[in-house]
Amino acid sequence: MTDQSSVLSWRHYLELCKPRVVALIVFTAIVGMLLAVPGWPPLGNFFYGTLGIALAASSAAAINHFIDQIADGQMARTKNRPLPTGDLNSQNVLIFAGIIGAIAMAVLIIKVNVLTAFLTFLSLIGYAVIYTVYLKKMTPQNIVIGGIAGAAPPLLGWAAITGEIHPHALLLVLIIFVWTPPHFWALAIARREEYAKVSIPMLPVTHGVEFTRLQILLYTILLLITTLLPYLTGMSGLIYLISAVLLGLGFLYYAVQMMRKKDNKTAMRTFGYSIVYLMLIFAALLIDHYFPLSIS
Ligand code: HEM
Ligand SMILES: CC(C)=CCC/C(C)=C/CC/C(C)=C/COP(=O)(O)OP(=O)(O)O
Repeated sequence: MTDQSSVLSWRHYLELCKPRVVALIVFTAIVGMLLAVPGWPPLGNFFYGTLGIALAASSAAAINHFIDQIADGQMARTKNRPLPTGDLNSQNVLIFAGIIGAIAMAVLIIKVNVLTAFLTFLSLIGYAVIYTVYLKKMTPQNIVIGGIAGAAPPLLGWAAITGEIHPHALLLVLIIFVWTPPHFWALAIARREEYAKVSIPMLPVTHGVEFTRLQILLYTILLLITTLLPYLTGMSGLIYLISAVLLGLGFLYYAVQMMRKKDNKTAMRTFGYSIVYLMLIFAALLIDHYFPLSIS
């Protein structure tokens, strides 16, 4: 193999890992770790926990590429992925996913704790097998149920530091769980024809675009209410509350715009905002944790 082709092949393996999605997933896990204790968490658990969760999520993403390769090859958004293009073959992808998945489990079991390894394994199976193999092809509620796996990382992070399942960590999971439908359905509206072409029963395909827009609006309202819970339970303070309300109103603005302007551009803008939203609301949790606003 020439130097150039091996560099290119690394790019393909990186693409298998859905690096931008995994980056945000890992960020939410890190926030879970940092919120779990006052001050700084133990460095070993922090480092190996992050590594294990990142590798497990990457392994799940690679398995998703393997299972979905035929459908991916038929949709414009995904047809240039390394399996449909033939840049990587199925066997190598499976070996890669197996190796990084096994390293993830070993790191979590040996260097972190068994609870985190177990929950991470459940998330991996939840996304790579239960969502990708079954739910995605079976029901328009696919991403709602499958969203549990994508929402788990703050809990994984928290467990990596404390070895326990804390109600506050479950609140963070709930926020991502409620965020997932508006995040994904906004994109699914813009891409509905492609999903219909490959018979994947996403909500805009099975129940129409109008109904999906309404669901996005309702989930966005629910999200705004859910994000008040960290403040109301005393987990977070005013900086978080103000951020959550402003960011939530921003999301609501996009959801309302989608009810008014029925074009794909507005839907894709909402999708883009959903990503910025999640990043910022988790950043706000962090800022609030380390620099709480005290009003005397
Ligand atoms: C079942 C749950 C989820 C579904 C069905 C879903 C679906 C998608 C899809 C189809 C895309 C692709 C957009 C593209 O091709 O550019 C995407 C992008 C993205 N998702 Fe999600 N997502 C889910 C959960 C999550 C979670 C939990 C996170 C992070 C915490 C996340 C973060 C992102 C990010 C950062 C992108 C942009 C990636 C890029 O720019 O390439 N998603 N999502
Ligand atoms: C911690 C751990 C192991 C978590 C795994 C969770 C994980 C990697 C979630 C990713 C969510 C996601 C991008 C779903 C889209 O899949 P899709 O198949 O609907 O989208 P696609 O068409 O872009 O492939």
